[in-house]
Amino acid sequence: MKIFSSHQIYQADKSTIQKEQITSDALMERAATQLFEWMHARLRGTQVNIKLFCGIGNNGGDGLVLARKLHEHGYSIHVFVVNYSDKRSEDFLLNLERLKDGKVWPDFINNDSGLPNISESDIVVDAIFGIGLNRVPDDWVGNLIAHINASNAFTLSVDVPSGLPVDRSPWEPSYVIRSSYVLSFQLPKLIFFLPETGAYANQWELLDIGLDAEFIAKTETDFELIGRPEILPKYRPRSKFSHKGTYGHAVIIGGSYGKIGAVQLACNACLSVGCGLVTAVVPKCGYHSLQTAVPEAMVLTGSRDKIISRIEIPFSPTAVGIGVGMGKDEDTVQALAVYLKGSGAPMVIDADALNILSENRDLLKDIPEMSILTPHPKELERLIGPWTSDFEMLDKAKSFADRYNLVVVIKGAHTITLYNGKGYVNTTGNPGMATAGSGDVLTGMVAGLLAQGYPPAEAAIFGVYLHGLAGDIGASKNGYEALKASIIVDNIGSAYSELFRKPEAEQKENPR
Ligand SMILES: NC(=O)C1=CN([C@@H]2O[C@H](COP(=O)(O)OP(=O)(O)OC[C@H]3O[C@@H](n4cnc5c(N)ncnc54)[C@H](OP(=O)(O)O)[C@@H]3O)[C@@H](O)[C@H]2O)[C@@H](O)CC1
Ligand SMILES: [K+]
Repeated sequence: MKIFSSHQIYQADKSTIQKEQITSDALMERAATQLFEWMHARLRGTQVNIKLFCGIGNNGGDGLVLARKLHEHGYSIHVFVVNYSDKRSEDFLLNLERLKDGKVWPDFINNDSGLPNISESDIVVDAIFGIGLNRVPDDWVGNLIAHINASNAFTLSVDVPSGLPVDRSPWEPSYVIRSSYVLSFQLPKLIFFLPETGAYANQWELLDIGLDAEFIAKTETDFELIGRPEILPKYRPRSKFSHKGTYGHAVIIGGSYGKIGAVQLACNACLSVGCGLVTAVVPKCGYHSLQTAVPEAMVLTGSRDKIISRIEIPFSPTAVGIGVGMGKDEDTVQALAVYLKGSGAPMVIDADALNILSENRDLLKDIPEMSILTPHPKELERLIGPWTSDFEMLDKAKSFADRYNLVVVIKGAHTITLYNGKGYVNTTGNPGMATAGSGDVLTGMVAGLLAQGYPPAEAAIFGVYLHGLAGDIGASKNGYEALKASIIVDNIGSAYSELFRKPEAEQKENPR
């Protein structure tokens, strides 16, 4: 699903109005009807106090239409117009009149008004600012927002939490509504997925308001949300007349004394994702444990016992995963430097290999093009330097990926894969996956997909999705706390099955 910028949302709005030959207030009516139906389906006439805070633009207009409909259905409402500007939108004014026609008289809040009473048991509808916010709210508006937050009332935001700009980080965090729930119109907003801004919109849902489908389909966006519909076409089916050689030979390079488990996890993940053959390259101390723990894998060791000091592979691997548990010994740095120069295989670079690159920046130019880097935010910061906002982080990471022609996977609650100027935002995964070895599993999975011939960006996007899905299935059986990395590996098979599970309705109609 595409993630539009605010500019693109306005264009979609315009295109819909033109194509359907409707007025803009008809689209507002349609949008607010969806809001009303959502609330009505849940409240079913419950007599709770609903306090609607409406700005003077179209977000406020949505709030006014919602107020009218709630009133018509007998709900107990109180409407406040947050009068932050004289430039009221036409559709706001039109709906203000319609509301008054229905004998609802809003209270106007100005910069010299007191703060209204809000009790914890009220429902607040937040329709102060929508995607039109383009500067920091005035202090009195910000204070009203902070007052709403302090009330602890259930706060339902229309389209976006008020005070949260859609294309940058907030000017003043305390002037942003902390929504209990956001009902956003049709298209997901990037701010829902970034660590800095996602907290304001912990729970959200999209309401389909029938925006021009053709316009949406043809518009190129900088970001895309990756769900099942985007993943399924990327899957590469296995053919009946295949053999293990068909599915590649991956090499996992890593491990050091006390950290051989990382390689074990990566090898298991690599095999479970469908790779034909897997060889581990580890220091001598890892030989026996790996041969025992992963009998399917072959093991090569160098001359040193506790660290990797040379990487010599007597065949051409189809894909390489490098860095897990590897450490940063001076000899390991040398081994990596030599290996990077000589290797042409598609590569997943993780963990200590990333840290070595950050500390030896002259090696960056030797990374084979189209390699996949999988940093968590700290590793990313070491690579690209600090940032002051998530938006700046994305810009810097994109430039880095473009400069070296790489795929960069920024791990997090919503892992974002950057490639060729575009960001792919993952939707699977859960907090239980913030656990030791989870990243090693991802490295093994992506290397295994690369080895099977998935193009690098597809291997990254598909692998990240499947890893999250395996984690979700693992969490459904074990809970978040008990979810260990090996459980993620154990559920890779179920994750594949889940991908191809038919929706229930379809299953009933067509049981086979
Ligand atoms: N296609 C869709 O999805 C549909 C969208 N719809 C709805 O429209 C909403 C967008 O409405 P909107 O364009 O009128 O902007 P909104 O956010 O209400 O702000 C109002 C104005 O405030 C101003 N302003 C900005 N910052 C400010 C500040 N700090 N302090 C003071 N003033 C400030 C700024 O005007 P300016 O002063 O810059 O000229 C801005 O124009 C959208 O979120 C959704 O709810 C649906 O109705 C139908 C389908
Ligand atoms: K809002």
